[in-house]
Amino acid sequence: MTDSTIATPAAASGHAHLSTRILALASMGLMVLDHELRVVVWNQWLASHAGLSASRVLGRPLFEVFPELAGQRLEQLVQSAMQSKLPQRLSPASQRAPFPLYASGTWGGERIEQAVAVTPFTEGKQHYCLIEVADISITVDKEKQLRGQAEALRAQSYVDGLTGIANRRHFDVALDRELRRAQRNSGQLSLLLMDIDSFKAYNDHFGHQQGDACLTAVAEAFAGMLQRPADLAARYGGEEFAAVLPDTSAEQAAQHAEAIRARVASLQLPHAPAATRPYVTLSIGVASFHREHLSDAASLLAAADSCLYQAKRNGRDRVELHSLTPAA
Ligand SMILES: Nc1nc2c(ncn2[C@@H]2O[C@H](COP(=O)(O)OP(=O)(O)OP(=O)(O)O)[C@@H](O)[C@H]2O)c(=O)[nH]1
Repeated sequence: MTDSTIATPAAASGHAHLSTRILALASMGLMVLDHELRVVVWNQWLASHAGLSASRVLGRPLFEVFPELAGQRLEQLVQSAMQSKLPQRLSPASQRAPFPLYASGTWGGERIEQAVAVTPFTEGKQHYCLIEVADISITVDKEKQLRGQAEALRAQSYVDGLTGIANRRHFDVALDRELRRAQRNSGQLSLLLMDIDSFKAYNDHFGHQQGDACLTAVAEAFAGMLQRPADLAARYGGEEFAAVLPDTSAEQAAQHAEAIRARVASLQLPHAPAATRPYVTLSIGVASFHREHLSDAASLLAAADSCLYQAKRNGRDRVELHSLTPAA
């Protein structure tokens, strides 16, 4: 404890020594300004975190001690507290580190993040203002860490654990978002649903583990075919994949689908003897947004699914495009 940390009006009670001791022990910054904004109390915590002893600060106007604060939000708050006689707070969101305060012994490093409370009060006939400065660096760091973790979790919850492409949840969100956009704008949006042919036979022949490796290779090849940033390649479930293609007409989508089909076939991943082709292939159903007939996710998915089924029935390793004119 140092007596120089405090310059109080004459002690009013027999416990004045306690106040002095408390000021010296407090693990936060405590200062008092008089009505001319001169520093009349400057506690030990402030001395050690600002690198300014009480003897260099007491009796001087705060905004002369810290010229960088003049005209800033803190000065406005102090003035407003003194005038309105109402407490004020400087939110860390508006200014994270107003005072040049540093962890003890690290001046010149990064400033301590601060929460500042300004409380006006009257003692006798004199007006004063208490300024409390709390070090919230740890809380801010924890918040940053938690935000980072939340971000990572959110990202993970949108990624398929096996293949690394978007998962079904991500697909649902993207399809909804793009459907709303299509409703508002160009009205062009296509959907591809694709399924690895005879995949049960693949698993039965090569085993589930190699089945997983096959799914990953197909997902990588398929996702690599989508070039536009707004396109989304997703694992729809099991051995099914899906693509959301914004601003893409039915014809363009059919071309994309054909290119994807050809790309996967070109990998020449050996298939099981019981499969219809010697290599792993995809069947693909294509459906496109139509303002009157296919305007919501359920109908678009049902249309793409029925095309996929059609592709399977027509021999697999092919693309079928949804047509709005029913066959005669
Ligand atoms: N290895 C592996 N297999 C999966 C996974 N998800 C689904 N499958 C398998 O994929 C196979 C899908 O089989 P079916 O739905 O009968 O279809 P298919 O054999 O591909 O036949 P078609 O679709 O008619 O060409 C099943 O054997 C599932 O067990 C997975 O994550 N890993």
